[in-house]
Amino acid sequence: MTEPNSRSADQTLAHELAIEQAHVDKVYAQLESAAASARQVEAESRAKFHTDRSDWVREEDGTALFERDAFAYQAARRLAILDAQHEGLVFGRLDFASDEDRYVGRLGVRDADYEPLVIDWRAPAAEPFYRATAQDPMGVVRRRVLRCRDDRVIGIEDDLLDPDDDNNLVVIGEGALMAALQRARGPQMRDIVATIQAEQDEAIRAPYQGVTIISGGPGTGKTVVALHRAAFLLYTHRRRLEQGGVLVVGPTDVFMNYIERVLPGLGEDSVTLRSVGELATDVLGFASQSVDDAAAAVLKGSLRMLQVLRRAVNEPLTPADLRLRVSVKGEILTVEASELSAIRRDVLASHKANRARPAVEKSLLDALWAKLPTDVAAVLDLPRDLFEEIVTSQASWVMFCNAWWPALTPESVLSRLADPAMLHKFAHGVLDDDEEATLMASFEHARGFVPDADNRRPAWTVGDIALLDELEAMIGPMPEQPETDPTLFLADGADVAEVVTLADKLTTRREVDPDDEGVTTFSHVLVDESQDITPMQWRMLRRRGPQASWTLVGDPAQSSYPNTEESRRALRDLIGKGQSRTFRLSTNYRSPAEVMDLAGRVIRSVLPDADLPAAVRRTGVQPRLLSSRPDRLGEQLGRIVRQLSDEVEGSIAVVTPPSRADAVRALVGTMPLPVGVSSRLVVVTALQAKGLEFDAVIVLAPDEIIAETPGGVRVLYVALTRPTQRLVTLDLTDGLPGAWQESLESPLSDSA
Ligand SMILES: Nc1ncnc2c1ncn2[C@@H]1O[C@H](COP(=O)(O)OP(=O)(O)OP(=O)(O)O)[C@@H](O)[C@H]1O
Repeated sequence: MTEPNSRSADQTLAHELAIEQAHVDKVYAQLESAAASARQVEAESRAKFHTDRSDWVREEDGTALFERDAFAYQAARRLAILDAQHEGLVFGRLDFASDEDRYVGRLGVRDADYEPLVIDWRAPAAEPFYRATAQDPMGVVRRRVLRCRDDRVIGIEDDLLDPDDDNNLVVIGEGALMAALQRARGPQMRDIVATIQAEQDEAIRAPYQGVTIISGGPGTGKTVVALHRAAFLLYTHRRRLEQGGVLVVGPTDVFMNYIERVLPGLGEDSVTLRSVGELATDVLGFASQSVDDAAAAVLKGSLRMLQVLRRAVNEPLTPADLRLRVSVKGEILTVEASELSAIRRDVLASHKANRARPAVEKSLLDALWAKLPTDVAAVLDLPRDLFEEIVTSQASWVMFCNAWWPALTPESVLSRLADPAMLHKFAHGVLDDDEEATLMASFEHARGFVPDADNRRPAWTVGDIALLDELEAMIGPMPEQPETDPTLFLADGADVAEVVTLADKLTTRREVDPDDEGVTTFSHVLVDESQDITPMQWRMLRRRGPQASWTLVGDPAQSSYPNTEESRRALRDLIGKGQSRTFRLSTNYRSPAEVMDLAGRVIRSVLPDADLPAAVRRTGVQPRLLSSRPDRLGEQLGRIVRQLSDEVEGSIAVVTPPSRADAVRALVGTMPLPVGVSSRLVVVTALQAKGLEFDAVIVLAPDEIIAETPGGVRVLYVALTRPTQRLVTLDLTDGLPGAWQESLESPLSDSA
């Protein structure tokens, strides 16, 4: 630290704080007056606009006023969005060798002469704040991070980029990054706008077009970088992206809640956040957060389901021997079951089921017309249009069409898979017996499903949502006015009451745009934890961004989906031949080296080439590996939580195998804990812990996490890499180490 000799360190700091405070005051004053003038201009032009609507010259006046003050107006708008909890509107200052200084902040502010007081962090002029290094200082001699509370500057951290510079710059603090990383974690993620690192900045500012892939191990900032990228893209391509929409997709609703404050903290409120289970709400009208067991989740994610679904759509709801019979002027005309099958095949080859009713009726009428003997037609002198009128006005025709070609919903089709005989037929040659049994068990909740007026529905899982969305795309939206004639058609004595009821009782009707089939699409889609997107989910995602550019963020070593080859293929399809670029983030900002070392050994035992990031700090405390008898779990867990609550200031998580989550929640609810600890304590399953972080983490029953989750060891790796300070593992193996600890013998060739 360099200090002018005549001043103490405290005086130097006070002096520098006063300088920065003066600038920050100026920014707030200017912003206030800009906001007031924006409000006034808006009110004035609105008044003009209202009093004389037909006067086009006046109207242009109004627009010009808006344009002139657009900057103030935008600044006022973004200020209103900025989260109240943000840590300072102005957070950085650059001093250049050329004597220029430049302030960087969450939004751009200009003074009355239009000179910049603060530059938006996303503007090209702010780039050196993140990119300048001692090797390539980009003309910068000092980078200063200002720490603010509301509008008060309370701290300064400096970075001298050119130690030989003779500007006698004062240098204060020991680095903003370390200060930021040491802070206790709360329930929600914060932005990192003041401390973005150079390799992260490159990924944030990468071009908009094509596919941008951001990879890196746990804690390297992939999520937070993706969110800053969303804000950057909106700033740089505002018109296109505000109109076309930006979608951020993450694994669970818990995760979406965790990240939801980051974008408002950056002054952006126009991004849509959705968990994978919420992606098809636009067409289905509902979402899911519940998950299947490992085996079912894998099956439902596989592209093999496409054929099973296609067969379920194509299978008629009526008995196989059903025939169509009508009487025309005393002639009985019959279309046989085999002919009906051919018609069904032909129509479905070129139409979606819910769109095909007119084509179906035309083909049936063609078939009936062809059955009319020519001599009879001649005698009757029956033109085609009159023939059609006679046929279509018969009750048996209407009943037949309603039964044979009812309007379908994705739910009614998918619940057919809950019928063992049906599933067996649809899965023939696609799934083996075990897979069929797995799928059967997972759909048991949907057996006998009939939509009712209360909109009760089966307990669909996140895996089912992609299947339902696929079905919606296959069958098309419900026709606007579906046939609702409840009359039953009894073919040759067969009772089809149930199926007709199923078709006719459908109550869920949505307004759909026939062009886009009700799907909400986006211009840019950012997918976090993209390694977990199953091939079926990729298809669901692509329907939300048929023309989109993409940012895909992930780490294969943390994947829950075991069929990595199928996933890779789905991703290759997405990228196609278009532009793509990859960024690798190499530093773990979350977990201490001691934790990363342990987690690294675990993952390398199954994935020798897992990308292990280097941890940026050490705590000097090794993870504690404990074991308990299952019947002493409550007692043991209580003791560990109490100890951790003394050791860390912020959040504590118990990460459990799925089967134990409810029991552990109940246990924790009755645990005697010191005041204030229960609000810092959460219980999450290993899958729910994806993407989250906590100051202290207790990983419960690691062997069970491996056994119960689709990704096995990779999911345990996720759990082990959640803490920012302390890690405790608790085996429930009667005081012995769990089997997972054998992996700790693995060499860690690439030190973490
Ligand atoms: N440049 C930075 N400055 C300050 N904190 C940072 C920086 N980069 C990352 N972090 C912090 O590191 C932690 C991990 O970031 P993040 O959750 O985005 O990582 P990730 O790569 O998505 O992790 P995972 O794959 O394990 O879910 C967060 O607390 C984040 O705020």
